[in-house]
Amino acid sequence: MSIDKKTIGIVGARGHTGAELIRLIATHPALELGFVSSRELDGQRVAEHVDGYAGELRYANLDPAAVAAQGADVVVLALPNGKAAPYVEAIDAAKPETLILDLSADYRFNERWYYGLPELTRGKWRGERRISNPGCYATAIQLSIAPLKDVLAAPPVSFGVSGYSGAGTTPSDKNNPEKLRDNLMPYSLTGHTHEQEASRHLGLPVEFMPHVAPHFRGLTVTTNLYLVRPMKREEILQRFRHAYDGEKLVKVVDEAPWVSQIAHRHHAEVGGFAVSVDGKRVVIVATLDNLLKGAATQAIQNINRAIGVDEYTSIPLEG
Ligand SMILES: NC(=O)C1=CN([C@@H]2O[C@H](COP(=O)(O)OP(=O)(O)OC[C@H]3O[C@@H](n4cnc5c(N)ncnc54)[C@H](OP(=O)(O)O)[C@@H]3O)[C@@H](O)[C@H]2O)C=CC1
Ligand SMILES: CC(=O)N[C@@H](CCC(=O)OP(=O)(O)O)C(=O)O
Repeated sequence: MSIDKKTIGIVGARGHTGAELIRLIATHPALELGFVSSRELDGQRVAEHVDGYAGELRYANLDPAAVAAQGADVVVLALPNGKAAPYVEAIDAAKPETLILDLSADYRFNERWYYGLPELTRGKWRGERRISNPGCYATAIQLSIAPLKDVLAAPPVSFGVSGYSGAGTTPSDKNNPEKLRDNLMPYSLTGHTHEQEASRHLGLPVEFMPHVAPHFRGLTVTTNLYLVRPMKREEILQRFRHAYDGEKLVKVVDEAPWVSQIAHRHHAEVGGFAVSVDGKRVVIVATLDNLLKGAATQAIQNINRAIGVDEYTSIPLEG
């Protein structure tokens, strides 16, 4: 029996996350890539830029009206922050039933959009056709804190270190390999969007200090949590094992995970669980590939659920 495929288009397909999405869609049994938009690569064959894609599709430079005119069933917006609204408005006007998934921060604070971090918000989806995909650090922060929300004595403090693919392709100090060589670059040390995002969706204040490092992909978030009562490591570990029991894309591990081992993999790892002598402080370490569980893989999880197929369709799973 052949599956009735949905057409999907990507706006901002030249970028790092766009390329990962193209790879995941190429092997998807229920999605067919209808268009990929890029101004810079207009007219060029996708197969020349993305390994893992062998079709004939070419990039096209599509403005919001042209994107809406494609009439795709699903549209992914993979644009820099602040650019999504004209595309959403054009699709709202032309074909409002379109499933729109936005990878940027633009709708993460909008009540009308479903915030899709499946392991934590799956139960809140009410059939929305507008999905906001979480930020990469914000995903790691929330996965590290959620199972201990009810026993926190103070705002958690998260120290983040990302590979420079997190800074996108628009040239800046944060994706300049020369400036990053032998370096660790702190930035947005208070008030980063992901600090606000994680605080809002966890429902408690989080303090976050991001840094960018010379590696290309993968991030580490190390979180310090003060507890209202002394807890044993085993009790904390049990909470995490219970919270993520059966989750295929969140692995609870004993040791603190290493970022070098998470690149190109689709899941997040949460581990460490170093408890202080008095039992009232625990440090938790999370890693994920910012382009996968931090972006494209999470987007595919959300799209799969919204089109009614198994959440993990086309996502390579490890044992
Ligand atoms: N990189 C990451 O780790 C993560 C990224 N995100 C979010 O996903 C989104 C995409 O990120 P990423 O792939 O890294 O970004 P990139 O900078 O790599 O790509 C941005 C894309 O947008 C297009 N673009 C840029 N400016 C405009 C514009 N003014 N109008 C139309 N198109 C434009 C570019 O193509 P062209 O210039 O050819 O048109 C390019 O395809 C961002 O919002 C980012 O915050 C979320 C989680 C993780
Ligand atoms: C290293 C680096 O610059 N990382 C990006 C975060 C990744 C990202 O793209 O997040 P949003 O989707 O919320 O924009 C940053 O700090 O802005």
